[in-house]
Amino acid sequence: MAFEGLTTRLQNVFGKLRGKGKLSEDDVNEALREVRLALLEADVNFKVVKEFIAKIKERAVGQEVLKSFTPGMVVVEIVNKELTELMGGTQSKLAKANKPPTVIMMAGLQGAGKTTTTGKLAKLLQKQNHRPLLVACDIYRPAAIKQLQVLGDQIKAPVFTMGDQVSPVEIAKSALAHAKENGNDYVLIDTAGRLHIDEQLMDELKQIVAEVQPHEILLVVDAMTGQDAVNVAESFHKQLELTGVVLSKLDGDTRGGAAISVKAVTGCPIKFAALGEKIDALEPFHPDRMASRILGMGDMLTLIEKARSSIDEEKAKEMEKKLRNAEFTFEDFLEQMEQMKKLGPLDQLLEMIPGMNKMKGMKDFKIDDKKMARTLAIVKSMTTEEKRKPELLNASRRKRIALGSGNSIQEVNRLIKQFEDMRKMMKQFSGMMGGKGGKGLKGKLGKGFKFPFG
Ligand SMILES: Nc1nc2c(ncn2[C@@H]2O[C@H](COP(=O)(O)OP(=O)(O)OP(=O)(O)O)[C@@H](O)[C@H]2O)c(=O)[nH]1
Repeated sequence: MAFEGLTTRLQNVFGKLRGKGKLSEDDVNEALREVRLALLEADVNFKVVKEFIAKIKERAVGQEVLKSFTPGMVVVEIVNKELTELMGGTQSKLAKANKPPTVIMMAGLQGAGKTTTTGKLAKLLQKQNHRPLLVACDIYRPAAIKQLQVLGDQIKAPVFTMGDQVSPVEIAKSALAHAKENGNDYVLIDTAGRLHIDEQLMDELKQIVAEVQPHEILLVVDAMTGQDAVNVAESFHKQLELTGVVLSKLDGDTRGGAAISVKAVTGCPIKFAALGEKIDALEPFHPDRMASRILGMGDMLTLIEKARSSIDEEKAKEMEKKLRNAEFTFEDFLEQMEQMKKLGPLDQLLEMIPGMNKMKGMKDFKIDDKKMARTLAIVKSMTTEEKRKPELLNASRRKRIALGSGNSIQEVNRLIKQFEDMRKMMKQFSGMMGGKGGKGLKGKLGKGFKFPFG
């Protein structure tokens, strides 16, 4: 998949960050030096890299590393946010004509994937119950008209052609009339590609624009060409005022640079990304999803988000102390259960932590959400004293609790056993978290990471 090189490099950078308290300038500088190299290697425009790094630095230095976080997590979060912004922030949707049809002109250099993308876009629109008309305005490449017709047949979309003896402007104009008559609500104009940007090509495109006033002018650029794609986009944008860019061949061996720099350099949003040759391999471009894909840390980001929204720092500190002193009680257990409920299913959460699912004993430590309510009923039937001192729970007390909570004694016994196991497990966790570096969880998450609920 694309971005692999970039992803690996970034992950290495963030894994190296250490320390607690506030992020120091030295730490941040060191990490950012690597991020900078990773981005340059991925063929991101150097000016974009420079500004990006400056922004991250401004955000990161002095940031508090909260108890449940590692420095790496803090930086990942900032980088992710800025990367999303860099690529346009929010998803840019296609413009829509007040009065149909919506006219979309497709432009691009030869071989960029323009004709293929036109077919893919038509397919995407069909899926949304639209009735696109494909228009063959590339009269210079003999096979271009045929190629569009084949694509049209494949998706059962009408293709408007007037052969190769009529001017593209004339064809576009007639196509519009045809669409109005036939109830096509989108008109996709496939224009001619050239090997290089030349005046003649631009003039022709400008004439089509003047004649049919497209609502969208989309430029298809080949993501594999990296900065060249960005330069092409810049030249086209200057002449044609593009409304959006489509990145093709993002599935290939791209280094990702184009996806990152296009918006920053041209000011023009990426609206779609093509990820393969197949007709349905076109997706709306989501800057946030792309950012987390580039970082390769989607799960980690979800975890950070959840931790941010539901973990009470003070409580986490208190719990940690109790765990260390083996003072964890059923009262705390209840409280932790409440916290967990806010976070979502426990096993799902554990799966998000790298290395966690591979840990010994983890398989037996699954909590069934449905059983949770019964478990809570047992704990709630205990007296305050029993909750605080589980060792008081002798046979007669267990019997009373079973009756009070509507469970069998076996179930009460099982829970108490589970509780003891959990206590042991959590002690183990806290040992691992504070222990020496390099192994398992700690190696993955960094020194400062604390298990969110223990
Ligand atoms: N892997 C991959 N290949 C693609 C993608 N999009 C297009 N291609 C391939 O790129 C080649 C060129 O695509 P075309 O659509 O013919 O290119 P074009 O820009 O229309 O070319 P001209 O009509 O000559 O201007 C074809 O072999 C496509 O199958 C993509 O997203 N991924």
